[in-house]
Amino acid sequence: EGTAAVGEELDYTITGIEPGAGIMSATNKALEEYDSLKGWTLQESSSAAMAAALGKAIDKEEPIIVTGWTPHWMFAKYDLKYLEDPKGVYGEAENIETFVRQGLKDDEPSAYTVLDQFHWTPDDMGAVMVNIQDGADPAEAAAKWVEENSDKVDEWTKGAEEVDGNEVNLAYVAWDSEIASTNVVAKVLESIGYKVKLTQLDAGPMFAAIAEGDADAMVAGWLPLTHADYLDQYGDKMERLGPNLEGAKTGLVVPSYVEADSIEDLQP
Ligand SMILES: C[SH](C)CC(=O)O
Repeated sequence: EGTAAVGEELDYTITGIEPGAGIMSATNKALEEYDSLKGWTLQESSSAAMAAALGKAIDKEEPIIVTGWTPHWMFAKYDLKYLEDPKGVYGEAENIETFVRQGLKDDEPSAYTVLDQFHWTPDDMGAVMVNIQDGADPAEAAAKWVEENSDKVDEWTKGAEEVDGNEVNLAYVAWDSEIASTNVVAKVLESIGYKVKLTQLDAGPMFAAIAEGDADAMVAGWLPLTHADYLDQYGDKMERLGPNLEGAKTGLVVPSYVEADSIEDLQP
């Protein structure tokens, strides 16, 4: 059907994720900036609910528009495309960055060393995510990847002294990408003797927890665009260790059978 029908069939609704996610504020900006999205609404839900809605629509070959990102297992599982974003609301390539609480370097130098050296590729992250999506427990999928990639893990732990049960608290948001990365970092810290606690939070509370020292580290900072507001708000109270993954991306994603190719092809 024509792109006009897409909006009608979707009741002019974009399927989103958790309200605090940066991609949600980017999409609210898109709703304002694109005439083709006049009158459209963004449905708040969760990453898991968005993925379930995507799968259901694809099973019935129905149209759907979701707030999507790369790396994500959905691109391995389904034939999807990003809608072009001529106004650049979603920015260009994003990095996922590591942040630690101030003082961690003195308190836990070994954990700091690992977190500072942690760096992997979208394919590495994708392998863990797909394993989890295929039913593996996140900690198991992480342990398997760590075992199979000791060369990379050795680079991350180089120079980090073993510890004896020291505790580290990693904050994260239940985005599929960060469930994978946080569990891998936890396994690597455990391999040098740390007792690791994982604390699941929404995006804002995750940044706040690091800034206030309630959590030690997170590997979930999407920048330069997606989490720019959180960086403005909390950046001076955290230590920014830089990218742990490059070549990430966010935007509006549709099954390839949806006729629209650009956000501007949609109709109000
Ligand atoms: C993994 S999502 C693109 C991150 C966010 O939108 O805050």
